[in-house]
Amino acid sequence: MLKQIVKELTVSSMRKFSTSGQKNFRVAVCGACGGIGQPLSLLLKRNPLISELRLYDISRVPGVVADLAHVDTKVRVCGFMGPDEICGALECVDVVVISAGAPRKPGMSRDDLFKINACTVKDITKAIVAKCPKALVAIITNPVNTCVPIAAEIMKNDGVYDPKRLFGVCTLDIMRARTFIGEVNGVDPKKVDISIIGGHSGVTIIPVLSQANPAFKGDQAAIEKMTKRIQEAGTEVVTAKAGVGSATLSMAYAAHRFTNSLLKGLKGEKNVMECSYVESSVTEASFFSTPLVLGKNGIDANCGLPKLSEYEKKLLEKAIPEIKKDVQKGIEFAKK
Ligand SMILES: NC(=O)c1ccc[n+]([C@@H]2O[C@H](COP(=O)([O-])OP(=O)(O)OC[C@H]3O[C@@H](n4cnc5c(N)ncnc54)[C@H](O)[C@@H]3O)[C@@H](O)[C@H]2O)c1
Ligand SMILES: O=C(O)C[C@H](O)C(=O)O
Repeated sequence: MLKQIVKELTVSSMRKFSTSGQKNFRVAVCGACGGIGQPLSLLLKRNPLISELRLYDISRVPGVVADLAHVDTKVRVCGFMGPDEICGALECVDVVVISAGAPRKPGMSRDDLFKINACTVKDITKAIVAKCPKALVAIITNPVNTCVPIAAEIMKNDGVYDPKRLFGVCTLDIMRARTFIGEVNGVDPKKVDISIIGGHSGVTIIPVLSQANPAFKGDQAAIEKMTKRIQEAGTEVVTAKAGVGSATLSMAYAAHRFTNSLLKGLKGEKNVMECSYVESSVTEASFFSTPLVLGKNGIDANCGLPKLSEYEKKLLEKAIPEIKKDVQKGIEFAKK
């Protein structure tokens, strides 16, 4: 019955908004009815680069689709619920955003989510391999440091892996850094330019404060305090939410920014840059986040490591063994 409703909404909305002739993109959100998925889907529904938005989840899809379909934009909204429908959700899409999976509770590390979320990422990646092997894939699900290598390994096993097309989303770390630096420096966060390198958990998050523009105002003690705040910002939200999840609204906003950058790259816009956790030969860790130039095939260029201060070099030394461990865990899981 629910599946019937989803299909009917899909077909009726397809009839309503024909976008033939328009060179816009199909985007799928996996985990679309969750805390991140819903606000992210709302933002994507308003994105003029998108022609069709496919919402996939294991529950609540009809309600979310019915709700979102009433937003007066041309983006078609189609719903798909449960494993039987995942292939329909992913058929011929240009970009897949994965936010499916459990969030942290107070006291948990991101790595504690591995047991629950690794299988989810594995199953979704298998469907991507089957239905949209050329799509750009953006993984939000934690632990990002491990989930991205899992997806890479599964794609490799099936002979469709293109390292230029697989991304771990770390944009929230950048957004937080811009916000916190904006507060300290007394400037509009939008005017703050900062790179964050490494990964997306604790000490693997390395804000390159030495190269922030405008320059970060503060002595070494302030730099260390700010670094720690950025590294622990996710936990700040988990603690404040007191057991009912982690960052959702700010993450949806960040994921929309990242998806929009992928779409701008696909569209051929020049100088589109984002930091993202991708396969990398920049350091000893085989996955690593650095600033990237995005283009029609995903990554156009990896800009490598920014200039680092002595303090940041020490942070890097600490982060690399952690990332290598996280990557190895993903590879071993995918091989099982
Ligand atoms: N990368 C980041 O910066 C970042 C930031 C915040 C949260 N996260 C992570 O994003 C994930 C989602 O967080 P949330 O707050 O939206 O969680 P949530 O529990 O609110 O939503 C998750 C959604 O995934 C769905 N889901 C579960 N298994 C699925 C499957 N096999 N196929 C399809 N859908 C499935 C659930 O039904 C639910 O709707 C978590 O792992 C969280 O840790 C990452
Ligand atoms: O902290 C979390 O568990 C969610 C996310 O990774 C975040 O940085 O907010």
